[in-house]
Amino acid sequence: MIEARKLTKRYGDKVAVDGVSFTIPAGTVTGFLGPNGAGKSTTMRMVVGLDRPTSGSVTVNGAHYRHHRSPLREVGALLDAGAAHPGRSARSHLRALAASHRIPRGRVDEVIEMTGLGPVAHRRVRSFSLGMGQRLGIAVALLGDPRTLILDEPVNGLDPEGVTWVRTLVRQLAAEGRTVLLSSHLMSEMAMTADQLLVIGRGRIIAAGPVQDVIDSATGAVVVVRSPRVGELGSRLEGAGAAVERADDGGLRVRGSSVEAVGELAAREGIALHELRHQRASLEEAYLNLTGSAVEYRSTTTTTETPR
Ligand SMILES: Nc1ncnc2c1ncn2[C@@H]1O[C@H](COP(=O)(O)OP(=O)(O)OP(=O)(O)O)[C@@H](O)[C@H]1O
Repeated sequence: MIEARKLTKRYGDKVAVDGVSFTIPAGTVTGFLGPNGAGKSTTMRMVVGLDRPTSGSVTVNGAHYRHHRSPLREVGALLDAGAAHPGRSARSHLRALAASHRIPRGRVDEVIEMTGLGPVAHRRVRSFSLGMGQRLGIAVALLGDPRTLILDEPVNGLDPEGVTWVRTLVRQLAAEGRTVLLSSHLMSEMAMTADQLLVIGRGRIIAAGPVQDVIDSATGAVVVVRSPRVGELGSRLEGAGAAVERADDGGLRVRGSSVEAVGELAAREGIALHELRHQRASLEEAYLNLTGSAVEYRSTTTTTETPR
């Protein structure tokens, strides 16, 4: 479990993390989302004691990182995949880390196996591709068999097979009761991987909760309904306080109601329905709605502009 209370980090005048409080429970994968510069890496660095909070606090498994007697067994982190010495082989890098943290040598072979690094474990890190470097970073995070894992952009640079592997791995780690905090800019991947989300913008939490709840509250739940008596159904729904929009295909898009309420109203009125479903927005739409005003580094052209 990770608990942050009014966690704040300033760099000079810049407030990178601004009084955030959150709890990341064990047994879940929590996705950490936010635009570039929002404060994700800084928050993660404070969790593992690489940055000192200006004020507030953050604990892992009930204690501050620096107070844990065997920190690598409590929390494993992938924060900078390029952190290994370029002249060392992956295996010797892992062995050196294991020795300095009193982790048995056998664990090195286990994490090499788990991360698929076997065929390249003897090669110098200098010759590693981005994806191999990511796998080595994940192997380092797993070395102490920690109860909590913090992975900053673990799928960055991985091929589709690697992306699927990370998803399966983190799901398995959470199923074993571990705490997983994971950042990524790949929304579709995050939607498949995370149980819950923490969304940060300009150093502040702007949404938190189960993935579907965050999507619904950011986009508004929409019910799609089709009926041969669509006009009458629309007026009845409006009479019941819903906002109704006619879709291009002749159906209705209803906000401010639910699938159950629409179905029951139609039954009461004796109106036949040909379709009734909840239209789910994507995490990407929800994310863009949530962070629209929190983006610091925006390009000047957008793909949503209509050509004239
Ligand atoms: N060592 C530092 N000195 C000064 N400012 C810093 C330092 N580290 C981070 N910042 C600033 O703090 C803010 C938060 O940065 P951070 O790296 O935590 O964002 P992030 O959400 O991880 O972004 P990204 O998605 O681009 O990795 C940014 O404005 C950044 O420029």
